[in-house]
Amino acid sequence: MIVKLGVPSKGRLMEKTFEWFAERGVILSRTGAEREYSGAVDGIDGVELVLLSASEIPRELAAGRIHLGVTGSDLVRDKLANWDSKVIELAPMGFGHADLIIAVPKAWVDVDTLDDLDAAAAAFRARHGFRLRIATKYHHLVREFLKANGVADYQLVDSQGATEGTVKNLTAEAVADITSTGDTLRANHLKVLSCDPIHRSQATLFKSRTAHWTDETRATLVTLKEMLGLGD
Ligand SMILES: Nc1ncnc2c1ncn2[C@@H]1O[C@H](COP(=O)(O)OP(=O)(O)OP(=O)(O)O)[C@@H](O)[C@H]1O
Ligand SMILES: O=P(O)(O)OC[C@H]1O[C@H](OP(=O)(O)OP(=O)(O)O)[C@H](O)[C@@H]1O
Repeated sequence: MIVKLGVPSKGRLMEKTFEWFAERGVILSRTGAEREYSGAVDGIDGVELVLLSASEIPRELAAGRIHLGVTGSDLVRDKLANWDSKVIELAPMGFGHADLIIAVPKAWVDVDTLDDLDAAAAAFRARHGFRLRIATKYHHLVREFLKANGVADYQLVDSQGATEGTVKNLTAEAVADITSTGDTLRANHLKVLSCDPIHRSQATLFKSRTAHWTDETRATLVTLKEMLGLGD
């Protein structure tokens, strides 16, 4: 049996993940043709690299199809109900930092807090006859957060990309999305509500609680954790 390690298949997350493992003696690489999603692992026996979309890694971990996986902590929390019953956080990796925040148009000078948003949402519904729309791909995290903070008069609209553009395009009044430099928000004339972020995300190494662990894969995991400097 082999330990299957799921890693983002492209972009910054893949490169930084490869660097993070290489600094610890585990050499991950993409093999084959440029667009072929196959990989190799050197420096340790019994580990197979599985290249996947970052947003699919939570589901693959929960289904037990991979033993270990690297993805953003935001994606695990949003995509898995009761995420900590399905996966264990082995290591925050110190890159891929981004905050999940709520932002409204800069021109809304009276809206700075969640209470203001709640009041604005009630006024919006009274005036327009439908609920204020918040565009996001983080449906679960945003719903839970707004419920916990007593904001009810809104509706979520799904946006799988270019979320900050939805306000200008008049398909939403507010957004809930991740930000790192803040450039995209500024460029789209949006401001972040003055409360703690819904979640502070970073790339994290997760272990599946549901994957099948044999004596052999458990022994490989012990060796791997030693190399990665992770205690028990
Ligand atoms: N600008 C950013 N700065 C830092 N981290 C980011 C940024 N944008 C996204 N992330 C993080 O990267 C992860 C998502 O990565 P990515 O967009 O590659 O995944 P994906 O949605 O699976 O992509 P695709 O579906 O196109 O393969 C999330 O955990 C997110 O928090
Ligand atoms: O604060 P910033 O540094 O500007 O980064 C934030 C942007 O990065 C992410 O988008 P991404 O580039 O992943 O594209 P997407 O819109 O297709 O999700 C996120 O959705 C924001 O749009």
